[in-house]
Amino acid sequence: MTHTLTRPIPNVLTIAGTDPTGGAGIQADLKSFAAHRSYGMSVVTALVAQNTQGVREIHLPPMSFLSSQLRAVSDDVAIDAVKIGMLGTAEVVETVATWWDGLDDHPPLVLDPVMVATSGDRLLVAEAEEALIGFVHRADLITPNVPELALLAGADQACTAQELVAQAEAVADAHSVQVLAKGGHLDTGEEVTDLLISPAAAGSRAQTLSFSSPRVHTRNTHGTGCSVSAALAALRARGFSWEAAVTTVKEWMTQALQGSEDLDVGAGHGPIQHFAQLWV
Ligand SMILES: Nc1ncnc2c1ncn2[C@@H]1O[C@H](COP(=O)(O)OP(=O)(O)O)[C@@H](O)[C@H]1O
Ligand SMILES: Cc1ncc(COP(=O)(O)O)c(N)n1
Repeated sequence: MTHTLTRPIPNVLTIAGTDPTGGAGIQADLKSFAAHRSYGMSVVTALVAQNTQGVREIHLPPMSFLSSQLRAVSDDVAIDAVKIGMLGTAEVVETVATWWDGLDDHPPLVLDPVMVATSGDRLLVAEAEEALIGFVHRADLITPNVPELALLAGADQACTAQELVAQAEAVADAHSVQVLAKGGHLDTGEEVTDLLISPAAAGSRAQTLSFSSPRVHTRNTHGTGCSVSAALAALRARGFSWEAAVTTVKEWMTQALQGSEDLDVGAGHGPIQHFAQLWV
């Protein structure tokens, strides 16, 4: 069944892991939802002892409790969009898939295929990669960064925008999903370019839209990917097209990265300032 929004303020759910320093995961997603005029809800897939410098420990809830959290939300609240972040293990992927497949109404789903944190620590065990790939067809939009896209495409990491497009087209077609290939990790000089690729329709090639913004010179990139995917889910719930949502989110992210210099959080990769545009 297709989803229709009937509320002035949409209900948006994140299913993700935590960051006690507030920069990534669930905590970042809730700030991002709020910054994009939506009501944020959260289901925790994993408790992560991490900070701006790295990941120390990961604790998974029992899968029955994860299901219970998911059902507690969907039994009571009409959900207008879902963002999925860190899934961690194949068991978690399967538990979320079972819940999702059992829903009567499927709201727009943004999947951020989280695999490795900015610090370089793994957030998805290697044995769960196949399970995550098997989940992708459920999403409307996926938001891989360069290494995540390479893994989904079964290829080496892209070094150029052309290679990124080729990989994103292959993944979009294989899973019938829109792909926002994020270019933050590509060496593209003073601009950062993200590419939105739609799967090929019958008889026509995949469509590619390019979104460039000025590169912000900062170390504070912890949680950028989480925040972008959450923002896209919120805007989609509000009725934006993917193209309009990506345009809006790129502009917001530039300000959030610039505004991060006003924060003083940790000694590693600090968080972004989600509310840079609201605090005048
Ligand atoms: N230094 C930067 N300046 C401006 N935008 C950036 C910068 N780094 C990342 N972004 C943007 O932030 C988002 C996250 O990008 P990326 O770093 O590629 O993903 P991830 O955080 O998942 O590794 C993308 O929309 C990207 O364009
Ligand atoms: C719980 C959780 N989820 C995702 C990330 C990735 O964050 P980044 O956007 O920095 O890659 C993270 N560090 N922690």
